[in-house]
Amino acid sequence: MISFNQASVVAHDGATILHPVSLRLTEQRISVIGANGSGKSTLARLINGLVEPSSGSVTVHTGTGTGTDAGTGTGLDTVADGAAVRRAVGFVFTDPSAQLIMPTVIEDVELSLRREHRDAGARRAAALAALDRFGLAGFAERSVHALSGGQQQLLAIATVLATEPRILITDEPTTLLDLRNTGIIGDLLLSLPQQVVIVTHNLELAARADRTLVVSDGRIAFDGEPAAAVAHYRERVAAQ
Ligand SMILES: Nc1ncnc2c1ncn2[C@@H]1O[C@H](COP(=O)(O)OP(=O)(O)OP(=O)(O)O)[C@@H](O)[C@H]1O
Repeated sequence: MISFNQASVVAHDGATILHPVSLRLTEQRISVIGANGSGKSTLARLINGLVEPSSGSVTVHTGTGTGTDAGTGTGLDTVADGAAVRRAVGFVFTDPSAQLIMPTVIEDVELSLRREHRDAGARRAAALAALDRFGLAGFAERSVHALSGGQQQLLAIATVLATEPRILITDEPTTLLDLRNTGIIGDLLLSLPQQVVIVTHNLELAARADRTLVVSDGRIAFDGEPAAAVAHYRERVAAQ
């Protein structure tokens, strides 16, 4: 579960990027839609502490009983428990090249597993298993740059999921993908056991979530059933 408690984000120049928002996100699959620059990425980045709230707080409830969550049931605070939150909440960026930095595919997965597996042999075995799960084991020794866009996005998701986060946040995961890979990545994200937050301009994908937030001018303009949220967003755009 993810809680926004009157969380706001104000830029250095004093401009409000996100007005105070309170939300309890308990559904397994949440989509976030809205215009360019409306504040979707900022909302998503608050969840794993990539952006810190200027006021209020954001907490994630992992059920693991660590950090401030221990005994209190109040959840991990994205600022006070930053390290634990980043372990619990995986983040996949739009552009896989932003997070795939090692020479080969397997080395990228191994890098993300460095905390989980100190032993090199165990780390390699776990990395291979993670690649295998996504049909990428055959690419293990390849350069990341020799993968297609869809394969790179799959790999980016695989490297994050290898660490078994409790929550996965994806910021426009299908933007760079063709129709087929959009379908593959969408099906994958929607079938994960984790709680998943998908920021997307793909309204078909957004409509397959359990709950959809429409962000507009730094506020939640609609929060509810996905088909109704998409209709609300379309009406909003048509009215402009
Ligand atoms: N660090 C920052 N300092 C100043 N302004 C910022 C900062 N980060 C984001 N903004 C501004 O806040 C607004 C919201 O940005 P955000 O990236 O959250 O939008 P978005 O809805 O994800 O947009 P897109 O769909 O284009 O990715 C934009 O106007 C952006 O320029």
